[in-house]
Amino acid sequence: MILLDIKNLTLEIESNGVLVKALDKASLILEEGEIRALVGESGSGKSLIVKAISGALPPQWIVTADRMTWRGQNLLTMTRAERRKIMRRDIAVVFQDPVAALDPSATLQEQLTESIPEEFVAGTWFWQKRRSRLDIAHSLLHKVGIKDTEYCMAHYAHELPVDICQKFMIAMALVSQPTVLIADDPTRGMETNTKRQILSLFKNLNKTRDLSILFVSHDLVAISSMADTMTVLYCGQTVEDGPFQSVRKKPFHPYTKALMDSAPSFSPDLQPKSALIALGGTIPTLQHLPIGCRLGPRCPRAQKKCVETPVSRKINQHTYRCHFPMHLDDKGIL
Ligand SMILES: Nc1ncnc2c1ncn2[C@@H]1O[C@H](COP(=O)(O)OP(=O)(O)OP(=O)(O)O)[C@@H](O)[C@H]1O
Repeated sequence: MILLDIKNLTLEIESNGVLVKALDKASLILEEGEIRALVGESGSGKSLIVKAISGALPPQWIVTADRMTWRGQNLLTMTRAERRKIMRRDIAVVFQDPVAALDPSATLQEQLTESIPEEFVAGTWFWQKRRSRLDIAHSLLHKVGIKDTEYCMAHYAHELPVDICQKFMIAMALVSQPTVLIADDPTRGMETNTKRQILSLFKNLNKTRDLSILFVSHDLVAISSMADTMTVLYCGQTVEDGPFQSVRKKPFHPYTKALMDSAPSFSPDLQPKSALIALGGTIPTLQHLPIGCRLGPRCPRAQKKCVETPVSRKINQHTYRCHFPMHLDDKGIL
């Protein structure tokens, strides 16, 4: 069953007095039980998609889409209260900087126990409810792999290591037993061992709680260890989408290929100390967006036609937007 369905999401924001499309027809689907990776280099608009889903965009920004639904309900036309209810119960978000996302003036115990919804709390009297909240909090922290739960809860976020804070954020996200977890670059800046622990925690949650996960990252190695499907974003445009192995083995879009080539562990034939293959140039700023396919000026396969925006084409479950795809013949046949 499709949980989140976003088709041709466009986000216009004002920059230096002119409206620019920070997202230009971005599309994404999240199905029940899957882990979908949303990838793209820094500034490609991944966090904007997360904010658009969670309804956290400034009201003056113009959001349009052919479709933007949660379990078939239109997210764009629902009231703020309806939207908040979905974000409180069904969709939880974990952000990239756990220390900044937590309240610096409250202990982790205060923050976690207060976020537990009333309907999960047992007991009639306040001391019974207090005990119940504490039991739930300890159990949640155990589930995310925090061993010394007393110690963790007695401290403030800035007093604890970043991996404990990130696990704590995941526990906070699980408090309402959501159906979907959106993790916005949750392992950014973490060292390898800590990153592995967080990633295996996501995998376990996906398996044991059937939690659907939208994993936002530019870390392809992390993604390859867990993603079922993958959506590739470049400069606000969705360029490719499909089952992870299919996209990895035969990327149709030159940007996806360049992204894969830039990760050494994705290039088994790469000789030690040889240069990594990378696209020239950098992602354009919002004030200097190219027309048509936004990869155009950096693309090794670009031709005149690329000044027209390519339409989305699909082969099996694999979608791409490119006039000159790789691995396909002139008629777009594999
Ligand atoms: N509040 C804002 N005001 C103006 N422009 C913004 C704002 N937030 C994001 N942008 C711009 O939108 C574009 C996409 O930003 P976004 O943060 O979604 O990228 P990202 O892919 O999540 O990058 P990263 O991986 O570094 O987090 C960037 O050009 C960014 O400068």
